[in-house]
Amino acid sequence: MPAIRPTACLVLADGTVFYGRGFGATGQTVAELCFNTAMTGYQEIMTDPSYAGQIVTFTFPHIGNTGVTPEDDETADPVAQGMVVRWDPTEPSNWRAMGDLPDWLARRGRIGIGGIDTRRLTRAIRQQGAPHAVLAHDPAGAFDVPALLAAARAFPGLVGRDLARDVTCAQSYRWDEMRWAWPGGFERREGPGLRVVAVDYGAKRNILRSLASAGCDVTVLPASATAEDVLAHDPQGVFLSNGPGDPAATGEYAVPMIGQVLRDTRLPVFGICLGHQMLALALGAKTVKMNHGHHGANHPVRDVETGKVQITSMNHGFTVDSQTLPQGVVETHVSLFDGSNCGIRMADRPVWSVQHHPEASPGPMDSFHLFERFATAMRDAA
Ligand SMILES: NC(=O)CC[C@H](N)C(=O)O
Repeated sequence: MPAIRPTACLVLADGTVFYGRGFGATGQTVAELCFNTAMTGYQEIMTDPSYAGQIVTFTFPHIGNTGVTPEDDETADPVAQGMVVRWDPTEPSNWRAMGDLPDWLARRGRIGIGGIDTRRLTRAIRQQGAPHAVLAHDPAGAFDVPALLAAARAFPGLVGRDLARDVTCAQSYRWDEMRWAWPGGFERREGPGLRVVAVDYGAKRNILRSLASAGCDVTVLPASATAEDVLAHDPQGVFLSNGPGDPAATGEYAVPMIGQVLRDTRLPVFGICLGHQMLALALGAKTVKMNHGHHGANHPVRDVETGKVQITSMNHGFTVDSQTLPQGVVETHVSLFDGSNCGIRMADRPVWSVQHHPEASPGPMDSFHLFERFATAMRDAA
């Protein structure tokens, strides 16, 4: 019997090599390697712009079994660099499936590898701290491992990288689609709403939908928007989106904009994930790279002010150092996994942000009330 040749391999910068079966696009990609523990939502994860520059290892073994549907894309573009899974994707079995994962990945030019011992790999990621890695897929199984290792070692990493400029929108646009609801699907918001400018550092669609569902009339602006651009829309509130890369690097142009909005107006401001980190920077705090970050859909977060615990969706590799929060900025949420900061607010103004993802997609909806809180703050300020 001929030996089964591997058709894909994953080479970590420390020299560890994992062989498996390739699916999706062929070729090779280099990125930071992380793991996500969510049991559902692989399509939303792969299309979350915050994953630019990262390859995602899925710790849940059944990936691909519900296929793909355009409704679940968080953005039109391919974003995560590649995916690593335990079992090869099977034929999709779900009434919503419009296609299968390998074809969908191939169309987006993204590589998948199956047949990997994802427990061993996840331990390696935890021990090494989000390693740099190359993922290669070649149906002929010809791999030049020393060259792949050199490419992994040459990867500059995400520290100091502004990737928002790669994934933000080219031009401003209006958004009126609301969250998916049974039985109508995605309905459009009608009538006048609260005027919100959402700055797109790599926004997930479900964030924009959640704002619309909370009654907001949303105008999305590119990441490079200045305070003048933002205020030209006469907003009642400003939203700062999630996004990829290092908040300190993106903050080089975003933080002056946020600082000026805070200085020149009393508008409510709400930020999520990268938006949270950049609001913290604008208020004078610091951000740091985490060892392997938080990526999953069941992370417990305590609301310090109510004592309530919310189960949240998470996807971040940097964090706000709560020791650096200046006076007048209150820590509102903490991770019950490691005590890291998950939310802040200005003590005397409706300006706040969270590290986790209240829009879920995928994940639990426990924190959706934060969108409603933003809407209430805008109504109160009117
Ligand atoms: N989801 C996000 O917005 C991620 C923020 C940032 N890029 C981080 O990794 O921490």
